Amino acid sequence: MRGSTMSERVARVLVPQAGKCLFDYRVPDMHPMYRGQLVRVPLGRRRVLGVVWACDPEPEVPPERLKPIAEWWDDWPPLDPVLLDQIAFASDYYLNPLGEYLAFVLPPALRRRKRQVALAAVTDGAVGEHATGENTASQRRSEPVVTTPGPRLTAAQARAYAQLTAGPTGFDPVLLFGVTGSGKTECYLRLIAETLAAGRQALVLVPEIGLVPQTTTRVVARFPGARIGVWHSDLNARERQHLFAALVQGAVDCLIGTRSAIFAPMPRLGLILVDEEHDASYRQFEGAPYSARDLALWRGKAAQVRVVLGSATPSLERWWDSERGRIRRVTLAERATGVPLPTIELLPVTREAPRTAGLVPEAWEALKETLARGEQALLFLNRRGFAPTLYCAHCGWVQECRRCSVRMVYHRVDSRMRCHHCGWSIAVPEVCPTCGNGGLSVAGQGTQRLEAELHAAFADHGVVRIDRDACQTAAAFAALRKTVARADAKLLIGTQMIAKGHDFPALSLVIVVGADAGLLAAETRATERLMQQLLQVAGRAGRSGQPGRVLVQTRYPDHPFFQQLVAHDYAAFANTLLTERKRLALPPFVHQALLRADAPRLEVALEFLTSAKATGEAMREQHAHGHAVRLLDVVPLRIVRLAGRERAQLVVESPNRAALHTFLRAWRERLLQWPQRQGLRWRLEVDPLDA
Ligand SMILES: Nc1ncnc2c1ncn2[C@@H]1O[C@H](COP(=O)(O)OP(=O)(O)OP(=O)(O)O)[C@@H](O)[C@H]1O
Ligand SMILES: [Zn+2]
Repeated sequence: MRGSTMSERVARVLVPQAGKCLFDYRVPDMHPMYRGQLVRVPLGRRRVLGVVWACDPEPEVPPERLKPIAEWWDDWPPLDPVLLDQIAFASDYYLNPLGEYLAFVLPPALRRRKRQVALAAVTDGAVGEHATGENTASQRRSEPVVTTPGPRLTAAQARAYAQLTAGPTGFDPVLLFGVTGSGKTECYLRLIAETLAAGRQALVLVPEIGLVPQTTTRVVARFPGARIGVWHSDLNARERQHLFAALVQGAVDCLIGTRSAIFAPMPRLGLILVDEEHDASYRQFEGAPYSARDLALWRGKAAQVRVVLGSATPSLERWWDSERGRIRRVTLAERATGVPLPTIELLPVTREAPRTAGLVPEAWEALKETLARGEQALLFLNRRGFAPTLYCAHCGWVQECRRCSVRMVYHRVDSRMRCHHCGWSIAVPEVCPTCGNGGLSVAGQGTQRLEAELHAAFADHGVVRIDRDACQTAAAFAALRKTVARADAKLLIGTQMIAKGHDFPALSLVIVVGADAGLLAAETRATERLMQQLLQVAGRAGRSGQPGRVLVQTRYPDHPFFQQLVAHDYAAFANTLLTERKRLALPPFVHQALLRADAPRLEVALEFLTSAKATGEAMREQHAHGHAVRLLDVVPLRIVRLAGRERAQLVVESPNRAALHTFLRAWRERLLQWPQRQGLRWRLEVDPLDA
């Protein structure tokens, strides 16, 4: 302790807000004070909930001029130190204010409530939405967790499980590379069992809210009576607050959640599982940016626990880490049910080929046969709406978004044109606004059109469409998923929403209606994403019973990409891609950051970026490791206008992560000091996905 008398103690408190978020307060005589303690403090005219970030820091003003802490939440345990360090790390790494990461931790409702009320709420036993009826007030459970027996592990699973647990104690990052349907979940359940038996907590991350129920059901069935928490964006205020209170007290044995669950207090953390680790949903770009998958690795290291990243199609970054021995790789090469992986066949599509509802005759026949056998079929089309283009055949006018440089999509369900980028919508125009022609035409195919066309032929089989328009809430999705799992609906039409992670036993045929757009896209990660998507959707077929069949319609059947797809050879694909990335010095062989700017007019954004680049170049010269950093050209984004703002960017990269970060920090400080320009906004993005 610094300072001469007890009465001069100071607490530096972190509050959950953007901008300045650390403030000093006077601490009364002899009051016990710990890092991580919850406190309510006066801030302007408000009183806000925060955490003690540092005890007795060098105060910026004399302690006697500081305000006292308003309310001590002494009956609450402090937040766990690893979580506090994680907040500090995220803020430092993603170059974003600390307080915004604390906002992920503290439920908004709790910030407004009195501490007694809030804590009392915990003792009624609900944890998230899956109340197990247990009293959650006790930290550690006194009784051991009951585990119901699971299926006997297959030989491959047993081998994988032995490898998974053979690593060192403490931090042990493992990539579980298991083909779709290989029974990775069974391995997770065994790992969770072990963790719970040791009296520790397991954190299970899934990429999407839609996957939470399936995972939760399996965990609850395996560990009846265990305190299972569920964390996602659809929890109501009360549920979030209960869950948080339970978590702070260590009264949750296993937490299942989407990406922000990585910010859950887990004082007895013993295991982190990241399912479908390649999934882009683990990244957040809006607001405070982070990658839940990368933070999972960071937290695992800080907490000294095992981290298992599971996927049939790992991200190239993690694949590369496993290739060079940075993380261990455990492989599951066969399906757990003994059914072979589905065969993938390519169906060439030409402009002239006859098609029914967008399907070539072979696909149409296969669909008919599958449904006639009473099995399920899934048509994968990653484009929602009815048709992506509305145009005038007379003058060539095309309906574009007024605010974005993209076409609007025709939605027949409610007869509107929608922008899939900014959400703006208008009624479908009856005549062409330029030439007055009355018969506007549509081109292209979206899920609604496919649904309408197939409904005519297969209405008796139950046709369901599963995309963001059809299920706007988690509950709506859960209900649809149940219908599908029970096989009440036989013909499914879906976007990537249905492609990943789900286990639908009756599904035997998958038709990829169109995937070529992804192959031609310009983004670095487009092919990687497409392969992941196609192998994932293919993986839904034939998971039990008969082997599945996957038909992929494409204009480019000879493309090497499709050859690797047909062979189910993700390892070969990943290695080919790595060789190419290495040659082109692209991630993971270089670390990148992005300076993005937008303004009502493109010139303003370009001008800002050009001077930022000049400043950066000059700083590079002065900098010790500056030579390791490279600033690329200032370029407008492919979709220049978004929601009325025009956008451009500048990539900064380096093979050396530390050099890049040192540069970014200094550069950012300089940019922050620049005068505000009219209507300009900018942000630095570390590890961008689509540079
Ligand atoms: N040891 C086992 N014996 C029998 N069936 C098993 C076994 N392990 C898993 N299964 C079954 O195999 C199917 C696929 O398992 P699971 O859903 O865990 O696969 P996965 O590897 O997670 O697949 P994906 O990557 O596609 O999500 C499930 O229906 C599951 O019940
Ligand atoms: Zn728009």
